[in-house]
Amino acid sequence: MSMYLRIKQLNKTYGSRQVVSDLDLSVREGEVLSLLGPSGCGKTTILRMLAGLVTPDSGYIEVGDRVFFDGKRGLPVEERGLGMVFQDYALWPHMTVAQNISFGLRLRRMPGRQIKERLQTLLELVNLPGYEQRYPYQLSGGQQQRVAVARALATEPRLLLLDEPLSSLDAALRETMSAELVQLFKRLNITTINVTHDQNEAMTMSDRIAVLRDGKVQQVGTPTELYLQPQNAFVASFMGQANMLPGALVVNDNEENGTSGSLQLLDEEIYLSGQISAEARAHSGSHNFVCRPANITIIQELPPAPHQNILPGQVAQTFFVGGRWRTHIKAGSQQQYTIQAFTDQPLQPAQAVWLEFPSTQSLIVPV
Ligand SMILES: Nc1ncnc2c1ncn2[C@@H]1O[C@H](COP(=O)(O)OP(=O)(O)OP(=O)(O)O)[C@@H](O)[C@H]1O
Repeated sequence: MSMYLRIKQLNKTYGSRQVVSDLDLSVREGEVLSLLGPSGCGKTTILRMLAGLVTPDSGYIEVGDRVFFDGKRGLPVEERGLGMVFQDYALWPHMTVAQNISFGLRLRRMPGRQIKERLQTLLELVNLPGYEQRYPYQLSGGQQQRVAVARALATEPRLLLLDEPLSSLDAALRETMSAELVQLFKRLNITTINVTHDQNEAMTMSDRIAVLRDGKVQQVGTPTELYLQPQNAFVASFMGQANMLPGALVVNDNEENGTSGSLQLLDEEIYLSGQISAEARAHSGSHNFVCRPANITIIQELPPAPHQNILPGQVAQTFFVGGRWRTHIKAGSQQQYTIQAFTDQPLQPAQAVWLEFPSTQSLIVPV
């Protein structure tokens, strides 16, 4: 499928600090792509370069058949035809919902009757018919966000830029809103770039996610790809909870071309085996053994030898998390690792247990 948005070798520095490094990214028409990463990793800067609010140092941006930035010059913001919902781009408090949404249409001198029609369509799209005459202070946080989305969609942009649009909402509302928004974007087939530091939001909203760290893309993929096949420890820990055990990769001759490998735990005589990618195998630095809490089995009585992928431990703490207990276990000969796993029943603090890491659901990734 052809790509609608293409970013090539984009760079931006502030002073001596490289905020975005050699960014390559392609987005298909109608796709929702999230930029996910910790605070300061450059997400907003990328979005602002797309919007034309920040000039890149170098690189290339193309949207549809239009060049937004050619390495030197950029298309002015108003000619990019974008819809934007930014954190610091709130509704105008002195304007009604109708005035907020239709502002851009008035600027374009659309005839009044057409504006009215468009307004009704937009209010229906965001599920707010009948709210025309309200002022922002008379709306809930979620309703305000929906008005902001309607305002961004008013001029029928083909590319929508969202910068943490749901960050001011509480967790429950954020989940409903993100599900609603993604339905809407799919219905309109609008290409969307969404900036977030919230992994859950990125997972519910996105077709694909680009995980960023220090201005560099770590991995781009669907939520399931990133969760099941993270390329490194950073992506693994950023996409859902993950237990990480550091160690040294051991490659046996007969495994050299296989998909599984084993890792010798740091300061231990214990070897754990898991899935490993060819790139991870080629990595010469240190590795982590990764296993998600839900994939670990806690054994209360030591099964007969041989013990494969089993680590002894001692229960530290248990927390009831609704339906099951999240259990923290100190593991390793010095009990130096804290492992999280789930149990159906509460275990006793200080109780001896054994942790089993199924090798098909464990990974070995570069640190
Ligand atoms: N105008 C500016 N001048 C100097 N430094 C800047 C400027 N804008 C951003 N930065 C720096 O660039 C880095 C990346 O900022 P950016 O806002 O893109 O990060 P972010 O990933 O969006 O973070 P957050 O999630 O906190 O918004 C930060 O270290 C920030 O301090």
